Amino acid sequence: MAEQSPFLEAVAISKSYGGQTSAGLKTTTLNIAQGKITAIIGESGSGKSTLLKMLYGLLSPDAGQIKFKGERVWGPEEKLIPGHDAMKMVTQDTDGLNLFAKVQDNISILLPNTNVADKEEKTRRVLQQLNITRIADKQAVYLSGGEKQRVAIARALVTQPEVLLLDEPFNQVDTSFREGLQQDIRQVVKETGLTVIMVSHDPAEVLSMADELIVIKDGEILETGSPKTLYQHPQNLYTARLLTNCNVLAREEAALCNIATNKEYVVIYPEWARPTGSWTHKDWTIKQVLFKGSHEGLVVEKGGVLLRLLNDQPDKLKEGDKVHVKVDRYLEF
Ligand SMILES: Nc1ncnc2c1ncn2[C@@H]1O[C@H](COP(=O)(O)OP(=O)(O)OP(=O)(O)O)[C@@H](O)[C@H]1O
Repeated sequence: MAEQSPFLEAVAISKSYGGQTSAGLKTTTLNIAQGKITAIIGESGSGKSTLLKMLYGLLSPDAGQIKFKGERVWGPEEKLIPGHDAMKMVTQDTDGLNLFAKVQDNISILLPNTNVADKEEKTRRVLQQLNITRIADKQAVYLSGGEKQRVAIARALVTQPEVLLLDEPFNQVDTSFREGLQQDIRQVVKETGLTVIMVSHDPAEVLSMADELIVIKDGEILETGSPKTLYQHPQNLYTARLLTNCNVLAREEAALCNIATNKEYVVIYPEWARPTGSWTHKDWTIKQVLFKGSHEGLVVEKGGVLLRLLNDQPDKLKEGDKVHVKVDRYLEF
């Protein structure tokens, strides 16, 4: 039996801007899994958007090829309307909306008039999927930022693309709205088999939304894996820092936590260490107690070293208290 082509792949692609060898993307090969959410994460300027634009065909690689189901994805100079027809991209920018048209018309206008019943049905379905049926008759000018973002995604999905590319589209949206939208997109992926590739700066977002992460540093893929694997067992300090606000201690600072290492750094996630007030040897001082709702954030200090911890038994400790700190787990780099 003939081997099936990968769904979407980058084969040894690279891109440099204006002859600068440092900016852009170094030689990269990767596969994007069909029907999954893949998140590209990395520091600002690491090359995330460059990769996303090349996957979509908005930017041509200097070398190598992007292939969608075995066929080369054409670059912007080769197509009248840049971007692969089976893909749609949504950014923070919702400028494509006609502010004076109703939400449903903003969506249905993207479908051909050849089959009116089909057009209505597809519009109805996408309004439902994005939870915006109740604002279908509202003029876009009256929408909140979050609603506009939902409409932008509905517009991208109504033509039933196989791939949805999201370049930080939730940035302008507040946290509660954001979580709802993330859940709805996950549901669409589950129901329709849509493939999503997203770029995000928000660790909580990529951890809860993505099936697969691609970590980019200085234009190179550093590591890939599931959110759980990369969170629990990152191979690089860079990855740990992207995914969590962790404590990074130099070797001599780690010794203060009774950790002996021959590596350069020790990383302790806040949830991996806890105060134990009952111990006799209380050598850490609580510097700050931060109310976080269901739990408390603590900042403790010893010998000039500060550690951030999570305390799931709030209201027991106060600033100035002495505690013993028990470190359950740490990583070495
Ligand atoms: N059109 C361009 N001309 C010149 N340099 C560019 C261009 N686009 C991007 N770059 C440079 O290429 C590098 C990667 O940019 P890219 O936008 O892909 O990074 P990013 O990881 O998406 O960053 P951010 O998170 O800040 O959006 C950066 O150094 C950027 O300044």
